[in-house]
Amino acid sequence: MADANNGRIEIEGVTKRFLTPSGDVFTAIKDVSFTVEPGQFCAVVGPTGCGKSTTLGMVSGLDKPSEGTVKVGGKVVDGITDGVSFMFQADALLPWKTVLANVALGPIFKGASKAEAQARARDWLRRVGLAGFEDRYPHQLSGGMRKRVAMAAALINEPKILMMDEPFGALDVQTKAIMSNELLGLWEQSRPAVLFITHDLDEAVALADKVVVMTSSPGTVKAVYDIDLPRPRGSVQEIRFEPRFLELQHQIWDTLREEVERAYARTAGGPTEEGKAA
Ligand SMILES: Nc1ncnc2c1ncn2[C@@H]1O[C@H](COP(=O)(O)OP(=O)(O)OP(=O)(O)O)[C@@H](O)[C@H]1O
Repeated sequence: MADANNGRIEIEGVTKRFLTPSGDVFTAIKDVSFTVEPGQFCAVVGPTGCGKSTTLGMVSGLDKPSEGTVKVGGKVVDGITDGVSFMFQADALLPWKTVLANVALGPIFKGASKAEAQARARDWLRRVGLAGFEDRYPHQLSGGMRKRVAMAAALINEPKILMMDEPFGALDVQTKAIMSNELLGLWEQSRPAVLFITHDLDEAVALADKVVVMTSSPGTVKAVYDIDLPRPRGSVQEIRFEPRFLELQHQIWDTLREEVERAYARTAGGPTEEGKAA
């Protein structure tokens, strides 16, 4: 089994095809290659349907490439990868368990005693600003608070790799900014490699060391940008006014805009033959 040991993610020449319900072969991503170095924060942006989640699914081991390889920690991914934590747009919290029990689940699965797991969960809930909410159930929390619980549940496992698929996508703008700042603060303490999928270019530039821009369907890597904004980044709201941020944002948007327009034209104009494999 691949393990996240050194935290490097290598995606090499990956193509993924799906069989559609009508029996056609659909190419979701084509010849995608990029690397996330240990400790690096990599954001992937691209228009809707370009294959961002498909790419993440193959790094996590939930799905397999049709061609090419995905390596984690130098080993080809061939199943669920050890040492990886996830955060998705939808909360992956168990509604029938308390906040404390939800966060303690990871250590319990890994063999910790209940007492030890709960002590660590309390510590993580304190770190994400939820001390005093241990006995609540997920439905008794706000959306932002549920995200904090999910973040504690992801980070308590001390992952070498953190995979995030639009984790703050459903939040209002202010809560999203607060959660992004908290994520950066916690990430800077333990520095897992992060693969962060988002539609939001500002979010990508504010958070990441590297931004991968994908083309509209079939998804390919259009460009990769190094984000040389200094760390610690501080507040994501304030960094947006820095001249270097604006420069990078404009440069990347120039590349991305064309793809977003193409994806929009395709969906607005109904399905096309593009994306179908020969
Ligand atoms: N299991 C599947 N069977 C058939 N087609 C699929 C399957 N999974 C994904 N696709 C198609 O592959 C393409 C890429 O999907 P994916 O969810 O990876 O895109 P995305 O970039 O994450 O999109 P969004 O930004 O809207 O979330 C889409 O056209 C989708 O319909």
